[in-house]
Amino acid sequence: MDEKPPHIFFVSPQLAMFVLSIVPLLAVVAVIYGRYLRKVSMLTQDSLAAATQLSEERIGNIRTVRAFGKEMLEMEKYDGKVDYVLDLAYKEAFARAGFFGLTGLSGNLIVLAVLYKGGLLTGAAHMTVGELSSFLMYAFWVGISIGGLSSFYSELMKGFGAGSRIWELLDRKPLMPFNEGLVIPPEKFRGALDFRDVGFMYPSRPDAPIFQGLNLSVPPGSVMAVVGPSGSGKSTLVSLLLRLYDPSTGSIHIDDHNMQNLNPLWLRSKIGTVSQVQVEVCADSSALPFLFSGCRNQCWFSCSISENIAYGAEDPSTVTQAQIRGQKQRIAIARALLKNPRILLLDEATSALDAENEYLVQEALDRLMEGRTVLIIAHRLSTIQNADAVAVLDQGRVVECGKHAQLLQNPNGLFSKLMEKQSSLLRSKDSARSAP
Ligand SMILES: Nc1ncnc2c1ncn2[C@@H]1O[C@H](COP(=O)(O)OP(=O)(O)OP(=O)(O)O)[C@@H](O)[C@H]1O
Repeated sequence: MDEKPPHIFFVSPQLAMFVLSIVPLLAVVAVIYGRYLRKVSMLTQDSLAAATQLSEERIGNIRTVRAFGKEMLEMEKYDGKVDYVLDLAYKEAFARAGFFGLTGLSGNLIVLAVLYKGGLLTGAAHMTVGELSSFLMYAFWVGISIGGLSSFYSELMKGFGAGSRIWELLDRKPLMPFNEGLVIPPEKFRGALDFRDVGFMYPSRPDAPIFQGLNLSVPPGSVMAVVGPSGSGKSTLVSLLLRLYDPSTGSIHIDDHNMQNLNPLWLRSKIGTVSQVQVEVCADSSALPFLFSGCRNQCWFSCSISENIAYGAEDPSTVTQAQIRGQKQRIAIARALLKNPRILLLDEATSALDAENEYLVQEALDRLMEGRTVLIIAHRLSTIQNADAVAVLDQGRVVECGKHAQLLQNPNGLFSKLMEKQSSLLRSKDSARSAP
């Protein structure tokens, strides 16, 4: 027999309507609850992220925190952030408890109401005891389904709330392409650099322009030394050439091609960088204890190199940081040499190495620079003297540009002043060294 079981409405339409009258009310509550849970879940993710960011930053910079005696303040700040996350977790727990309590209560009320109303209907002979029993079974299953549905709905809303940040990130369009654009054929690639009326401000500080109408040409195969007061934007020039940022106005041309039309991945493969800041920062953090695993990981390459360099010594404990730094620098240069880039961006160290290491590093650098277009943030007088041209940066533009000797002819120029300042600094260092 292919007989379908009787529908809940066929058993007793009157009782079915009575039982299902609870559904619209539950639906309204579910919508309000769902919205609330979504909001709380989103807030929880945000505040958790803020707490993690705070702890990462402060632990990463524990030396600064310690140096300023701000441990208690930072701990209070972190406590505040974690307490807020806890508050949100309480709110979520209360909302869940309320919702599940309500759905559970409605299920039980439905069964009780069916027993009461069904008893009345049975007593008035409108319904048989068998019909009431089967109706109770149906009502029971409806109750269980509502329970399951509310639990699923609850998790779904929580997921929507937490996922909205991820979707926001997934939907973000990169400001610059990753691996698209023009590639200059190797036989045509010469490596000429040309900044044309470049204006730039960092996205995080749109009110502080770094460059305004900056013009600078570096012919292919020549060495351009860039000097300027601290904060004049020397490192920013390097960031722009690596296309970590795009100019806000004007353009940068490489062999007469606007850089924005070139494939950034290809371009970076043609640019070698030797940054001494990186080497020094890592040399410093290699002295940190193992406890700061994140910091050690960041500098894993340099740390393991420094350990390896020291390992070669007869007594590694006698190896000084200055010796390691001279060797590390040469490894960085060797790496750039193997890349064989057409364009080379160098950031010279401000701290002086000892004479022997300075000679070795300079020799390796000279070899590296041969036949390439070089932009060097120069601090050593020898580099400035040997460069084909020197560009002096100040107030967001190139204020002087020419050969070293040529620039020195203007005693009131910024270059002459910078050189005078540097030589008086060197003189005072020398006299401090020779003092008993
Ligand atoms: N990522 C960044 N976001 C916002 N501002 C920045 C950023 N990097 C640098 N700056 C600011 O841009 C200005 C120029 O910095 P830059 O490092 O290019 O100067 P610099 O001439 O290389 O300085 P120094 O000789 O001290 O290294 C500074 O005021 C600096 O605070």
